[in-house]
Order: sequence, then C-alpha cells, then structure tokens
Amino acid sequence: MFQILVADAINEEGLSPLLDFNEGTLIQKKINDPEVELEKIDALLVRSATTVTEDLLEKMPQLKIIARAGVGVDNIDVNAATKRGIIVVNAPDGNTISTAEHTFAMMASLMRNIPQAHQSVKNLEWKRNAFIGTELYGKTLGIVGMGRIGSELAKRAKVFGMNVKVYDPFLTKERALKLGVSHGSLEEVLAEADIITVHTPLTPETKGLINEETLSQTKKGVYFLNCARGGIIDELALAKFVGNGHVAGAAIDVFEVEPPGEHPLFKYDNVIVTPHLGASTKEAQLNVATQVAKEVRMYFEGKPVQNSINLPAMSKDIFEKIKPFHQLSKQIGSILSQCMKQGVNEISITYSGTVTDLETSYLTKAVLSGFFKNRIDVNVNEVNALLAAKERGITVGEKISTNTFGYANSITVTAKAENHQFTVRGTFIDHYGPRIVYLNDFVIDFLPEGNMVYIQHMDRPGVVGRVGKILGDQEVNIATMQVGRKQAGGEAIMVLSFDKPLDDKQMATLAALEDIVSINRINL
Ligand SMILES: NC(=O)C1=CN([C@@H]2O[C@H](COP(=O)(O)OP(=O)(O)OC[C@H]3O[C@@H](n4cnc5c(N)ncnc54)[C@H](O)[C@@H]3O)[C@@H](O)[C@H]2O)C=CC1
Ligand SMILES: O=C(O)C(=O)COP(=O)(O)O
Repeated sequence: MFQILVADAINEEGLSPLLDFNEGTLIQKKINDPEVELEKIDALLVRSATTVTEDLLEKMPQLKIIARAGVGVDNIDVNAATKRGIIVVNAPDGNTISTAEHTFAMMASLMRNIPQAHQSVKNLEWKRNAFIGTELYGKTLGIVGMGRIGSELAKRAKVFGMNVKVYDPFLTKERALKLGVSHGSLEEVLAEADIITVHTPLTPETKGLINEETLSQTKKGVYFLNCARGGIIDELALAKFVGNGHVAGAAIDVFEVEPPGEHPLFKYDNVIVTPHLGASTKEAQLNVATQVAKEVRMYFEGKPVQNSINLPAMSKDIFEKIKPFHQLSKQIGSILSQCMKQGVNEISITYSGTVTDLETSYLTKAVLSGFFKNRIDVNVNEVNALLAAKERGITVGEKISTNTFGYANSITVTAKAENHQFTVRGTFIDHYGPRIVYLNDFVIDFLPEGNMVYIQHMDRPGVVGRVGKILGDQEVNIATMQVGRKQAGGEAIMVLSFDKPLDDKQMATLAALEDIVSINRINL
C-alpha cells in the first residue's frame, strides 16, 4: 500500500482519484504531526503552506513523488528532490483564471479605493470626496512575466480599454503579437506603465526584481500589484516608495513571509492586502486537487505523469510506444552493471532502427537507472540519472547508428573502465519480447528475466556437461541455457536461468570447475 500524505488543505472532492485508489492509503495530516511516520510516506501533496526542504526529504527515504496542488514550487527544494530521484509535479493551469481574476479585482479595488470605502461606510461614515478613484480606461498596465496568468490578465485589461505593455525575456515577438500586447524591456515597462503587476515565478533571477533602483525608474504616481510571490517586489523598498509618495498605491496578495505579522506596508491606507487568495476559489481548488491527485495515481499505476517539473512530459501514446524499450534499457543497464564489477568512467549508448523514432534521451536515463540500481544506495531513476552519472565522473554518450545488426532495432551499451570494457546489446521483437543478442563480444540470444548466471569459459568438450551435472547433483533446475562462442576451441560464454538464484556455495563450486574463466550472477 502506498502511503500518500496530504499535508495542506487540498479540496476533498478533487482528491477522489486517490480516495478511490485501492493501492494507496490517504493520510490528511500536517507534515509535523507526530502521528505522521515520515519514513513511510511514498507521496506528498502540498500547497504553499508546507515548505519541503532538503532536511525534510532526508527524513522521507521512501518518498517518490511530491505534488504541488498549484503552480509555484518555490516552497519545494526541487534540486534536492531531483538529486534523490523524487518526481515533482504541479498543477500548472488549474488556478490561472482565478489568479488572473483576483489580480484584476485587486487592481480595480485599488484604483477605486473599495476596501477603504467599504470600511468607512461600515464605520458609519459617508465620505464621498475622500475616495475619488482613477479609471482603468486608457491607462497603461505593465505586466512583468507574461505566462499563463499574465496573458489572462492582459486579455481582461484590454477589454477594459487599457494599453498593455509587457516584459518577459522568454516571450517571442509572434506570441506578443498574437496576444495583442506591446513587448518591451523592463526599463521600458517601468518608465511607461501607470500600473505594474508581476507574474513571474520566484527564482534567484526574479527575487527583488522590483527594488529601490527599479522603483526609481517608474513614473511618479505609479501603482504596484503583487499576486505572484512575496519577494519579487522588495517589500521594504516598496514601503519606502509608498511612504515618500512616489508609489500611489499597492495591492499585495503574497508576502515574503506568510503570514506576515506586523508589516511596514500595513500602515499605509493606500496599500490593500489579501492573505494569498489568488487561487482560493472553489473552481481553482477543485481543478488543482483533481490534477495532482490524477498525476499521483498515474505515477503509482506506472503511467506517464504530465506536469513534472523535473521530467520531460510524455503523452500516453508515446509512453506506450517507449515502454518496451524503456524496460529493455533498464535491463541492459542492470546486466552491464552486474557483469562489470569495477568502477566505470564512460557509458556510451548507440540506438538503431525503429527505436530512434522515440525519445532516446529518456531511454539513456533508463539505461543509467538500471546500471546504478544495486550499485549506489540512492534511488536512481529518470529524474536523477544524468546527475548521478555526472556526480560520479561518468561520461555518458548517446548516438544513433544505421547498423541494426539484422534486427528491426537495437540498443547497444558499452561501459568503459580503465583497462576494460563490456558491451551489451538488446533488441525488442514485436509479439516476442526483449532479447539480449550480444554480450561482451559474443553473439547470443536470451530473454533478460529472472535469476541468471553468466559464465565465461573455454570452448572445450565436457564444460557444458560438467556445469549441468554439478547443478543437477545439487537439485538445481536449469530453466534455460544459451551458449555463444567466437571460434571453435576459443573463449565461449553460457547464460543460464534458474527458478531461484544460485547460492554462494553453488557459485563457488561452478567457479572452481576446469575451463571456467569467470562467473557472475545476473538478477533482473
Ligand atoms: N497568488 C496566488 O495564489 C498564485 C500565485 N501564483 C504565482 O504566479 C506565478 C506565475 O504563474 P503562471 O503565470 O501560471 O506561470 P507561467 O510559468 O505560465 O508564467 C511565468 C512567466 O514568467 C516569465 N519569467 C520568468 N522569469 C522572468 C524574468 N526574470 N522576468 C520576466 N519574466 C520572467 C516566464 O517566461 C513565464 O512566461 C507562479 O510562479 C506563482 O508563483 C500562481 C497561482 C496562484
Ligand atoms: O499556485 C500557486 O502558486 C499559489 O500561489 C497558490 O497557493 P495556494 O495553493 O493557495 O497556497
């Protein structure tokens, strides 16, 4: 049973794909609840309230997937998760509309003093002259970060007759044209906008993007909005510019520290605030919960996840096509690792035939994950395979070849150590299955499965018989046996498979036989 911890308030109805999941137990408790056995948790679902640090991950050795029921993953140490092979997924578009609408509502409220006027009337005042507002019509809205939310906001602003000027270094001219917005540098947006709103993720590049220096490049009387992440606008710098009258007002939904407690911005009447409500609608919460619950379930069912931060997305169709090669790649990596015990400094992979139509970089990661399994105590998978190789100084090369060796496809992997190298080649035959067709310079043909032994020996009469007799005497049943040789009387190999793995004594007895050069277990 997979243990799935829901550590933040996530919509119950949206969690139904996991509530109905027979192979999972859902635990709805805070991360620091003493009843939570962190070491047993397989999946963790969070919003922005739970901070997922490297220290926390250290305590969660079984964790395989972190799902963020929302967009921003700045509360998750994605690098630390990647290093451990933990997949991080989010729900990228489930709350876009709600957040764009909230930003718009904040902008309208700010320009028309709605929160202040509301409070005044409730205080039994009637101060119509104190709350003269400013129209949105004809004003220039500067949007920093023109992704999903920025784009939805732009559409709404245009309907209100606003001019939209955007800054986003990753926005193409074509996309800006399609969205009907003027695209410029940050300096241009700062200089031209009447209202500036940020919609970037919080990253080292965007932290403090709006600071004293950038604030001083804006028009006097500018308004600021932050419904993205606390920290993109330097809060103390903003408070200073509100205080000196340069900034006419600000609407803030998110804070560097949440909840913010006493805050220098709170003393200004022209600063309006909400407690991180951008995504807080029934619709958005249902959307994001459903998205991540489905993702986690798909992951545990061995299906591809769609919205991973640290894995490439793959459609179901592509996944079905790549699946047999994925399995074969892992098996090749594992065989290689078990046949070549020493440290390796290079792994090169050559793909040929039909497999080259697929995402071979994904298969390369699968080869590496098979190779590292049982070699290192970190769970290596497609998320952290390249990183694991890099950290161990192993160069990984991938190439495509037209030589298919007579098969419809082939995957050839060579591992190199200082004075030694070992090659394994496999193919996948439709309606037949995976086969290993080349092992360390020998042509062979066997099914990579179960408990096997790989023996290198001299091609002399009686060797195969002696191996069979010794095993027979010990009541060991040989399930399959394949032999290969380069030339008569030279070096040869045997690959045998058994119902149960051979024990150390049986291995030693075989190793001691005449004409046996080496013997290795291969367990797949
Ligand atoms: N207040 C709330 O409740 C919510 C806040 N958010 C925040 O809003 C952010 C944006 O969300 P989406 O639009 O869905 O993300 P997105 O990924 O679609 O858009 C982000 C945009 O920022 C741009 N960008 C990145 N670095 C930049 C830089 N240095 N300067 C200018 N632009 C830059 C990217 O090119 C991208 O177009 C999220 O990362 C999240 O932190 C999201 C949902 C709800
Ligand atoms: O999706 C996001 O990035 C948000 O900021 C929403 O945060 P929340 O899930 O409401 O804590």
